Amino acid sequence: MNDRKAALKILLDIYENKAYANIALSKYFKNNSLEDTDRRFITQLVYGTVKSGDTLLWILRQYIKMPVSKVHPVIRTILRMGIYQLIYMDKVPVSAACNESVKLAKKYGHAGTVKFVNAVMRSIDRDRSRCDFAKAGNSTSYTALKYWHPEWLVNLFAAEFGMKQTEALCSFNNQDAPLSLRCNTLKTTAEQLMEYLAAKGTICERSHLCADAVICTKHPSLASMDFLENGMAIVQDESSMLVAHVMAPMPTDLIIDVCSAPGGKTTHIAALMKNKGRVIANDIHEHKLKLIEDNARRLGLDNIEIHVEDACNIGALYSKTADKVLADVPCSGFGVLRRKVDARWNKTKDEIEKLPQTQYKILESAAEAVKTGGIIVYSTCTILKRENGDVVNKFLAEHKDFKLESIDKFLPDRLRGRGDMLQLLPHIDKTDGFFIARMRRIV
Ligand SMILES: C[S@@+](CC[C@H](N)C(=O)[O-])C[C@H]1O[C@@H](n2cnc3c(N)ncnc32)[C@H](O)[C@@H]1O
Repeated sequence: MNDRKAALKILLDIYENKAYANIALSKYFKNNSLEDTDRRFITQLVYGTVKSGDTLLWILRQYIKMPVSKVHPVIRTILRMGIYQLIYMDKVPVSAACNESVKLAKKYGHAGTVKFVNAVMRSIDRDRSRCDFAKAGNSTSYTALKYWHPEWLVNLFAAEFGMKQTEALCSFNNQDAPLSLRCNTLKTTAEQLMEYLAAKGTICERSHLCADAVICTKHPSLASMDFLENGMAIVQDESSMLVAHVMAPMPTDLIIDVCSAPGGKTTHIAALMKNKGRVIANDIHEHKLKLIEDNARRLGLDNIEIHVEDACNIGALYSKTADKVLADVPCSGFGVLRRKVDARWNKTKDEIEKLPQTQYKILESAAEAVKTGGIIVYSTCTILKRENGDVVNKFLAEHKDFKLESIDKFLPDRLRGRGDMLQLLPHIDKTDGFFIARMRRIV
């Protein structure tokens, strides 16, 4: 199958079957053995088309009379892909973007749809002035179209960061994220992992944020390397690795991770405990527990016990027993939009409204499990104050038996002195957006 046909198949799985983009892509790659160049092209085309979402549909609307919803889903997807190549993929010649879209229409449509695809693609190429986003109206619509975000999200970011920063943030969200690996210090060192990766043709460097992290800017297919399977490393963003360091786990600790799947932070904590002590990895979703189990097995960890429970019950179950508790709560995930290409289009305003309440309930219950003198760490991969500082401040106001502690001593120099709670912002820190706060039970 040629690359564009493959991309079409994957995109239809995403649009029509509501598959997650990363899962649809991995499923295709698993079932089809491809050269690295083909994998890269397909990934770029699929991820780019998904990320630019409604902007492509807006462009399409400027060139057709019928409503976009009335275009047959396969033809609509061929056009989305075609427009993405035409407008955003500099390396794809115009002729290839147009001709290949027409070829796909011939394969999956009929004479009428072939003519339609040909006419739309050629007229976009001939008259680009119709795609001028300034025509869309106000500055929010313009920013949303230019930087491929839903308008409600641009409004939300603008209210929090102002429009200038929102543009920088949205632009950063469209960049490709490098592969970030956490070296499994129980099996190897970051230096040895770097040597291994370099020998496989990977371009990588040590992270500036975390000693265990290796950042790969270019790499062959992960399936062609065995370092994940043999437990030398795990895929995890460098900012997320800071959480386990802020927990400062000791080999004698009892630690509860109340929202732990797929186990990135749990396994990091367990490794920092040198595979000693006791880590209780809890999650509400039973089907996700296997992910924690697989990660722990690959990394050679046997100090982790896996439990399924609503985090809101953890306080009652383990009242004042844990040395440290991690509440890495479910969140809007707006710090990781560059990695989750479909997230910005799949989330709804309503669904994120209710998050702070849930997060507060989980934090309150998780804190109940901390023994006197013990620690609770609250973290999210989002950048909204209402899910981060506001939740922690409300908790501190209502629980005088907990005190916020500075986390500076656990952080690299460049992140120190920002106040007691750490908020990493993607467009400023050039990492995933992350929030971390550490509190101690004083009575
Ligand atoms: C941000 S993710 C955790 C990521 C994980 N800590 C890691 O580093 O790999 C949040 C997790 O919370 C779980 N979750 C959501 N609501 C929950 C609840 N009420 N109780 C326990 N877990 C919950 C989700 O299944 C999800 O796996």
